[in-house]
Amino acid sequence: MDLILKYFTNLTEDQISKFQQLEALYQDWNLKINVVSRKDIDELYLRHVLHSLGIAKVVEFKDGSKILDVGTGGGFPGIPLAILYPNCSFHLVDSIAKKLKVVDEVVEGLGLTNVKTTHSRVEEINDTFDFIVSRAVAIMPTFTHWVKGKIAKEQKNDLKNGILYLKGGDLTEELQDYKTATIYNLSDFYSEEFYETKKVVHLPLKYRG
Ligand SMILES: C[S@@+](CC[C@H](N)C(=O)[O-])C[C@H]1O[C@@H](n2cnc3c(N)ncnc32)[C@H](O)[C@@H]1O
Repeated sequence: MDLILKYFTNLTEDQISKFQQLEALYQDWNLKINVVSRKDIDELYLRHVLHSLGIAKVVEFKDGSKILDVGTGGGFPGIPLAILYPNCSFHLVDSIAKKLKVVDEVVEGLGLTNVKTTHSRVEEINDTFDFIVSRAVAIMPTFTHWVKGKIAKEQKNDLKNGILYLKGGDLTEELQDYKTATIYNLSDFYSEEFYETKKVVHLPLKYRG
């Protein structure tokens, strides 16, 4: 938890309390339904919470922004971002029901009112968003295909509407056809070794009305 306070210094009491509660909620629910590996649960804040919040180091979502988290699994990056941005709305989607059960329990346990969850493949979601966030779900060509038509027309944030994807390693090949993509190194923001190779990829996408 100290890690979160180290990198996010303006949190309210309510946000601090919610981030603190994550540990017990995930420990409890992960015993019943395994969505996070045992090793990772011991390092929940380093590997999941702080990683998810890496997106907030790249763009500060304006109030009223709508964000879709594709393949949220146990709620990452959606839940930490929803705590950080209580005035933005988050739609967390996953095609596996038991994972969303954990997400729903965590959302209820925290009393988060800005999170909606849907059990479906993302292709079935019929809505538009300022940003589509994700981690560890699909390679970029597949992902862009899935989310086509889900980007809002009006830009209200400093970054253009589009995808914000948490990725690792060498992305040269995967992103060679995406000339408009910008890669942000999380090691520029976080000093922990875990972040040496971690990145946020921003890919602006056009509204297709
Ligand atoms: C490796 S997990 C990553 C979970 C989470 N994003 C994280 O980083 O901890 C990938 C998740 O994507 C989901 N998924 C894969 N394809 C999907 C699709 N087309 N629509 C919705 N969810 C999908 C899977 O069910 C799985 O929960």
